[in-house]
Amino acid sequence: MYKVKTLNSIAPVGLDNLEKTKYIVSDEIDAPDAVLVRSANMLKYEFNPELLCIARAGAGTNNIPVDQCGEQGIVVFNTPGANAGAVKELVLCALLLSSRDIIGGIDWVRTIAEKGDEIGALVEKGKAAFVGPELFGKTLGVIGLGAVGAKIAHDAVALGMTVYGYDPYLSVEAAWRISSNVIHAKDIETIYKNCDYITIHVPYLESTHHLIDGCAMAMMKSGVRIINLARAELVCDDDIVEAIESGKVACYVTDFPNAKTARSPKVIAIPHLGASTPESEDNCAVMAAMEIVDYLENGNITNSVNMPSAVLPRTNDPRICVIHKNIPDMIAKITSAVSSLGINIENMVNASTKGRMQAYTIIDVQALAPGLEEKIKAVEGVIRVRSIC
Ligand SMILES: NC(=O)C1=CN([C@@H]2O[C@H](COP(=O)(O)OP(=O)(O)OC[C@H]3O[C@@H](n4cnc5c(N)ncnc54)[C@H](O)[C@@H]3O)[C@@H](O)[C@H]2O)C=CC1
Ligand SMILES: O=C(O)C(=O)COP(=O)(O)O
Repeated sequence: MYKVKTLNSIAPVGLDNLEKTKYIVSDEIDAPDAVLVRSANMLKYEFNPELLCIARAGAGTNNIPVDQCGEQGIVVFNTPGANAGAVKELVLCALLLSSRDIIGGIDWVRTIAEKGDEIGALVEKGKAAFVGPELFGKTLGVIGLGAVGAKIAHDAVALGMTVYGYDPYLSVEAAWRISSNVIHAKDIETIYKNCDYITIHVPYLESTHHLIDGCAMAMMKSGVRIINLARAELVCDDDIVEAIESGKVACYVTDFPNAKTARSPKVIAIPHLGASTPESEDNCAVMAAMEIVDYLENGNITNSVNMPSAVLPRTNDPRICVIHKNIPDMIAKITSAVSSLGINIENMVNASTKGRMQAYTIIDVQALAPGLEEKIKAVEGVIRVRSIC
C-alpha cells in the first residue's frame, strides 16, 4: 500500500483517484510516500527518507523547499492553470472593488439600517461619498502573463480597458494564449508609467521579492490602484502603506493580509480566497492526485517544478526510475550498471531541463535482478533509484 499524507483539506473528488485498495490517505500518516498539500508551510518540514513526491494542489510552490527536495530526490508537482479561472474572477472583482467604493458604501448602509423610512432619502443624500471611476477606457498593466495573467488580460480587453502585459519569461505555449489586443510592454517601467490599474501574477521567488516597492511606486501615476492576488511578499508593505497615506496609491487589494496591511483603511484585504471555489478546489485536487498516482505507480513525471517531465508508456516490463545529477556521462554509467548484470534494456527515456540541477531517467528492463538498485545507486551523481514491477 502507498501512504499519502494530506497537510490541508483536499477535495474528495481528487482523493477518489487514490484507490482504497492501493492507497492509505490520512492527515496522520507517518513516513508517507507522498504528500498532498495546498498552502501549508513545509519550509521547515522534516522529510522522511521514504518520501517520493509532494503534490501542491494549486499554483504557488513557495511554501515548499523545492530546491532542497530536488537535492533529496523528492519530486514536487503543482497543478498549472487548475485554479486560474477562480483567481481571474476574483481579480475582476478586485478591480471593481478598488475603483467603486462598494465596500465603504455597504458598510455605511449598515450604519443607517435602523433609520426606517428615512433610509431611501439618506441613501440619495449620502451616496456621493462613495463615487469611484469606471474601468472602461482606463489602462491596466498585467505583470506575469501565465495561466492567471493571460485570462485577466483577455477579459480586461473585453471590459474596454487598454491592457499592457509584461512577462519576459513567457513560454511559447503561454504566448499563444495572449489576446493580440494586449500591448506588449518590453520593460516593467512601461507598466508603471502608463497604467491606472496594475495587477501582479508572478510566482514569489528571491528575484520577485518586493517587486513593487517605493521606487516602483514613484514611477506610477498618482492615484494608481494595485491588485496583488499572487503573494504578499511581492509588494513591500511599508512602502505601500506609505504610498496609500500620501495618496500616491488610491487603493491596494491583497489576497494575503498581514499585520501591516490589514489595518490600513485604503487596503482591501481578502482572506486568501483566490482559489477558493468548489470548481478550482476540485480541479486542483484531481490533477494533483493523478500526478501522484502516475509517479508512484509508473514513475512518470508531469508538471513538476523541480524535475523535468518524463513519460514512458507502461508495458509489462519492470521499470527502474533514476533521479540523478544533470551532468555529463550519467546515462552511459547508469546503462552500463544495468548491462553489467546481463540485463537487457527494453526501452528508456531520459529527460533534463537546461539550468535544472536534477535529471531523470526511466528504464524498462527485461527483468529486475538482485543488486541492480544498489549497483545504480553506487554510480556517482545518482540521487535516487526506485524499481517498479
Ligand atoms: N490567491 C490565490 O489563491 C492564488 C495565487 N496564485 C499566485 O499567482 C501566481 C501566478 O499564478 P499562475 O498564473 O497560475 O502561474 P503561471 O506559472 O502560469 O504564471 C506565472 C507567470 O509569471 C511570469 N514571471 C515570472 N517571473 C516574472 C517576472 N519577474 N516578471 C514578469 N513575469 C514573470 C512567468 O513567465 C509566468 O508566465 C502563483 O505563483 C501564485 O503565487 C495562483 C493561484 C491562486
Ligand atoms: O494556488 C495557489 O498558488 C494559491 O495561492 C491557492 O492557495 P490555496 O490552495 O487556496 O491554499
